[in-house]
Amino acid sequence: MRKPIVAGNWKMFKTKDEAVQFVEALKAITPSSDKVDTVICASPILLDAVTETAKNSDIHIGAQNMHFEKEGAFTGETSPVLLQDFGVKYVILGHSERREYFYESDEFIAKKVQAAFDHQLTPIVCVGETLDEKEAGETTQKVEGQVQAALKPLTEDQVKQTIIAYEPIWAIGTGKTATAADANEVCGAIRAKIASLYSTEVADAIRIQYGGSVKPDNMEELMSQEHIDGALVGGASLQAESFGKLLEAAANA
Ligand SMILES: O=C[C@H](O)COP(=O)(O)O
Repeated sequence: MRKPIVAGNWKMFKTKDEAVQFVEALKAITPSSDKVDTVICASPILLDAVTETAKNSDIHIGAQNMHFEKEGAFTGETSPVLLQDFGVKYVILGHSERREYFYESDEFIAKKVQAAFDHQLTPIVCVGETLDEKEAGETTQKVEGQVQAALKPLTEDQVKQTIIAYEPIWAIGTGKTATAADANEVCGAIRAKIASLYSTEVADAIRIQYGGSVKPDNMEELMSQEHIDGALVGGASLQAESFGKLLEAAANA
């Protein structure tokens, strides 16, 4: 039985005061970490405030990106060393917005995935197809390729600990959700690919989230699917109340 994991990706939203108020409010309604892993992924400049506010709670803090180098002349970047130093536990890597707007390649993302493990950070690796790729019947091929490339540097034990987030790009922030059955089919294909690359044991252990217009009214159905182990949430993670409902649905799944 895989424990669900629900991560909020705040993207480039929230001031420091708003972030602290959110975490204070969420602390009061976060389900026990026995039932669900709760993660908030904030902008790097908010990480100090949110890790401090989330101390002694069941909320884990994540970053939305990082560089793979420990330090160096990389203006504007955030190192894994710094994330670790701030008490960050998770890092989203390869989000489609990073792949599209910042030209991140599969190879570049794989280096970050390895660097995450080198610094005791759990990577949440995003994969997903565009609408054109979906319509051309290329979804499985696309996500399997992204998964294989991202996991390539890892040991089997590290693969087991990795979180994969399947996020069809056409469903992100659009209000269009993949049907629960379609999302489950793609997550199942990802799991089958991992079984073929590693073993059934690894495939059974790895947690796969769905992301793309997840809301309190579709969460229960998504969580009832065999291969969906949680969600990566954008818009509905911005209010503690709606995010709390998603956590509750995951905890009761
Ligand atoms: O990382 C989260 C995803 O991009 C989903 O965003 P959304 O829930 O606003 O569609």
